[in-house]
Parts: sequence; structure tokens; C-alpha cells
Amino acid sequence: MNTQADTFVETLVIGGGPGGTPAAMALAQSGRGVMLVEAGQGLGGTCLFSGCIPSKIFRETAFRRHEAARASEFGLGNTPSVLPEVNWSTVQSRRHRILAQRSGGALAKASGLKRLEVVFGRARLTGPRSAVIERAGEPIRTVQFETAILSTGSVPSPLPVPGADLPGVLDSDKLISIGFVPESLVLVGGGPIGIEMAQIFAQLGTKVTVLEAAPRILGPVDATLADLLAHHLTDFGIALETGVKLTKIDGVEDAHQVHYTRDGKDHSVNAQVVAIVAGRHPNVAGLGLETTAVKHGPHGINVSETLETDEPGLFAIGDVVGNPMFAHWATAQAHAVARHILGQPAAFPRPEHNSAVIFSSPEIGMVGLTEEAARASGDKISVAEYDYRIDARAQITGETLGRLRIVYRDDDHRVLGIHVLAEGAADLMGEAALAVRNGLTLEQIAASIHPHPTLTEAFGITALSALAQPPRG
Ligand SMILES: Cc1cc2nc3c(=O)[nH]c(=O)nc-3n(C[C@H](O)[C@H](O)[C@H](O)COP(=O)(O)OP(=O)(O)OC[C@H]3O[C@@H](n4cnc5c(N)ncnc54)[C@H](O)[C@@H]3O)c2cc1C
Ligand SMILES: NC(=O)c1ccc[n+]([C@@H]2O[C@H](COP(=O)([O-])OP(=O)(O)OC[C@H]3O[C@@H](n4cnc5c(N)ncnc54)[C@H](O)[C@@H]3O)[C@@H](O)[C@H]2O)c1
Repeated sequence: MNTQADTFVETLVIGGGPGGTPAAMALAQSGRGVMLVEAGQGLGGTCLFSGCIPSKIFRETAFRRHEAARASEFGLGNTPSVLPEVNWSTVQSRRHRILAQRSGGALAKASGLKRLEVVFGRARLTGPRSAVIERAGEPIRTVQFETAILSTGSVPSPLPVPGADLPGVLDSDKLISIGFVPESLVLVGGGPIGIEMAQIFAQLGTKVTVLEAAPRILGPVDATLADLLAHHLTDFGIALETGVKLTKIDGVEDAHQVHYTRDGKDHSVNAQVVAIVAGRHPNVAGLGLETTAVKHGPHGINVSETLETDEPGLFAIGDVVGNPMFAHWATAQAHAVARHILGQPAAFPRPEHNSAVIFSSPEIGMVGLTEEAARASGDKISVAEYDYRIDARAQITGETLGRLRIVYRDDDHRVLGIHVLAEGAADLMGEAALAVRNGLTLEQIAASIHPHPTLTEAFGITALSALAQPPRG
């Protein structure tokens, strides 16, 4: 095998997802010599190619189809509309087009930076300051560096259950690439992927079952909101089975039987397609960590508060560091670590300020602590609630299933967490993130003028009504 002579770079970034790409660009923009190595088809990582973006492209189609059936409610036609037929190949072509546009845009932006070289290939560390880059049909490149950022993301976790490795049993990557809308689908796992996919396919006409091991779906989400959503999913016809233990999957390509126990009793469910969406684990395989002092476990690579690994000068960010696994979290870590490497003051993101959206229908948005986590901290806390059934905007759009929950400290009224179930919650989370990150109080939220009629009015109304309550004795 040919080997190219050594290249020296100041920083090597391994992995071009929402963690690695912005880190490499921020460093290069500040004049540091950077090489960004990506093993996949383009820049964008899991988020772009098999995660956030494709799943939301599918959601858009599913949601619009579902909405079309409600046209007569809004005075369009006199009878409930016939559900539009799904042209799945158009949906998949649309996905490919958006992906190509976004990865092309990222590459063009990166290529415009003089100090950044983007290399497509697989990187493997060969020591604390060296790596090789391999790409089929090309000479191996060897690289030496001063610092490196490991941002290799995560991969779907397989389940140790007989039949889970049958060729027809999919993971989320394969479900995203599916060539047809299945008649029936079993999703093993009721986390964000399982719930988003359940609703997407149910709205496209698939008979969906979700098998979740825990007593409820969406474990880390506010329990009241997760419960409201679970009832809504069940009303829609999705079978939600919680507290299950998967025992076996049987079947051939197009017909599967999933066996499980619940409360000691045996059950089974048939489906054309089975997808295992029961979590992801950090991607460290083949990265050559054994040639360095970097330590890692099932949770991911061990890092300090400044995201430095046990090998000084080697940093790790994003999914490869473990939970939480979100694109915006990886990007926030990227910016902080880039500033740190540049010797600038850096605010490393803190879990209690993180935000997330589950793209269910209605969406669930969350920032900061849940009620349970806030109470566990020992502070006296209260929760101010708002029911979107009374909301002007929600009544206008006809999407009145919703709840806002503001978790705040009793003594100084500081807001610790904001949790929203509402169609449109995703775009309310900017205000929520600002409030929690900056330690705003109910008084400050109540004093902010919220435009009418919008879903965000609820923030002001809820803060005002909590302040109008008599103080707790
Ligand atoms: C179905 C699904 C839906 C999701 N939806 C959302 C959502 O709506 N919002 C959200 O915030 N998050 C969502 N996520 C999570 C989100 O995709 C991840 O948290 C995010 O992509 C993590 O970014 P990262 O840069 O750490 O890793 P990744 O995006 O996984 O990127 C890692 C990159 O490293 C490359 N790589 C790996 N090994 C090597 C190597 N040895 N050499 C070179 N390159 C290598 C990979 O090819 C990959 O491109 C979703 C995930 C899934 C699976
Ligand atoms: N909207 C978003 O931001 C979004 C969307 C999708 C995924 N993600 C991220 O991607 C990551 C992976 O998502 P995920 O939903 O696969 O993982 P997850 O770990 O969040 O949820 C997995 C679910 O599967 C269940 N489970 C585990 N083993 C099981 C078994 N044997 N049988 C039945 N159920 C089992 C778990 O109890 C859990 O509820 C998450 O960390 C999430 O943050 C984010």
C-alpha cells in the first residue's frame, strides 16, 4: 500500500458532523491550520444524513397529509377530505435533494477557509500526536498534529435478542432509507427516535406498535407532557406497550413476529417491518484510541470539564462523549472547545441549560430542569401551568392539545425549566433557552410584552398568574 509523506497540522478534527465541522471552521477562521477528516459521503454527520434532517423531512410529509384530512373543518370543502396518496419515491427524492444541498453548502463554506483542509477518508490515531487517513483506492496519508478533536459521533445500539440481526430487522439508518411505506411496523424503543417514527408512519397510514422496556415512553421528558402525548398517540391508533421485555424476533424479509413478555406473560405482535431504535452508543471502533492515553467506557470517551480526554491535547465532543446526544449540544461543545484551544475564555455548555425538541405532533420542547430534577436538587420549587385549550392562537389553528409547565424556585422566582407540549413548541424554545440560561425570574418574563395572538403569549400569562397566587406558607 502506498503511503504519502507526513502532513503537519495544528489541529486534526476527526468527524465532520454538527460537532466536528463547526469546531474545524471556528479554529480555521481564527487562523489555525486545521485538517477535518470525514469518513462518510459529505459534511453533516448523522444529523444530516440519517438523523435530524431526514426524519423531519418525513415528518413534514406525514403532518401535511394528516392536516389535509382536516380541510373541511376550516371551511375548505364540505366533507372530510380523502387522505392524499403517499408517493414515497418523491419523499425520498426530496430528502436526497435537501441533503445534497445542505452538505454541498457546508463543503463550499469550509472550502472557502484558507487554513482548513477537508479530507474524505477514515482517520485512525497511531499515537498521541499522529494519525493515518485511509480511503479505498488512494495512498494512505499520515498526519502529525499539535491538538486533535475527536467527534466521531454515535451508532445505533444492537439488542442482544435472538433474531435482532435478521436481515429484515432495521436500525434507524435503514429505516430512513426504506423504499416503501410499510403496512405494519414494530418499533422497539419508545425514545425520541421511536416516538417520532411511530407518529410519522402512523400518519402515513402504517399500523404501528411501539414496544418500550421502561414503564413510560420518553423517559427524560417531563412526565405530565409525556403522559399527555402517550394518550394522544394511543387515541390516534398507535399501540404503545410499555414495561416489556423483548425475547425473540422471528420471520422472513417481509413478515416478522416479535415476541415479548410483560408482567410475566408471553405476547407477540406481527409486522411487515421491525426497527430497533433502542438507543445509540459512542462510535470509537477502529479509532486507534489504544495507541493513546484516552479512556472510554460504554457511556463514551472520558473528558474533563474542558472536554479534554486523558491524553492532554486530545479533546472529544458530541455524541462520542455520550449523553445528551443532540446536534445543537455537539455544536455548542464545538464552539467552546475551539475557543479553549485558541486560548480564549470559553463557556462550556451545562446540562441544566440544554434544550431539546421531540418532533412529535404536538411537539414537545424542553429547556433546563424537569420538575422531578428540580425537586431532587433540594430547592423548594413550584410549577406554573397553562392549558393551550384556552389559547387564542391554538384555537385559531385548531391545535388545542397542549400544556406549558414553568418550573421555578419559590424563594426568588428564578425559572429553572420550561416544558411545552404544543404544535409549534419547537419554535418557542428560543425564548425558553434565553430565560433558563440567563436565570430570568417570573417577574422578568411577566414584564416582557409578548405579541398577540401567538403561542408565546402563554409564557407571560403563566408567569403573571403564578405571581398572583398567594405566597406559600
Ligand atoms: C433518527 C435520528 C433523529 C435525530 N433527530 C435529532 C433532532 O431532531 N435534533 C437533534 O438535536 N438531534 C437529533 N439526533 C441526534 C443527532 O443526530 C446527533 O446528536 C448529532 O448528529 C451528533 O453530532 P456529532 O458531530 O457528535 O456526531 P455525528 O453527527 O454522528 O458525526 C460524526 C461524523 O464522524 C464521522 N466519522 C466517524 N468515524 C470516523 C473516522 N474514524 N474518521 C473520519 N470520520 C469519522 C462519521 O462519518 C460522521 O459523519 C437524531 C439522531 C437520529 C439517529
Ligand atoms: N428530536 C431529537 O432531538 C432527537 C430525535 C431522535 C433522536 N435523538 C437523539 O438520538 C439518541 C438516540 O435516540 P433513541 O430514541 O434511539 O435512544 P434513547 O436512548 O433516547 O431511547 C431509547 C429507548 O429505548 C428503550 N429501550 C432500550 N432497550 C430496550 C429494549 N430491549 N426493549 C424495548 N425498549 C428498549 C429505552 O428505555 C428508551 O426509552 C438520543 O440520545 C436522542 O437524544 C434526538
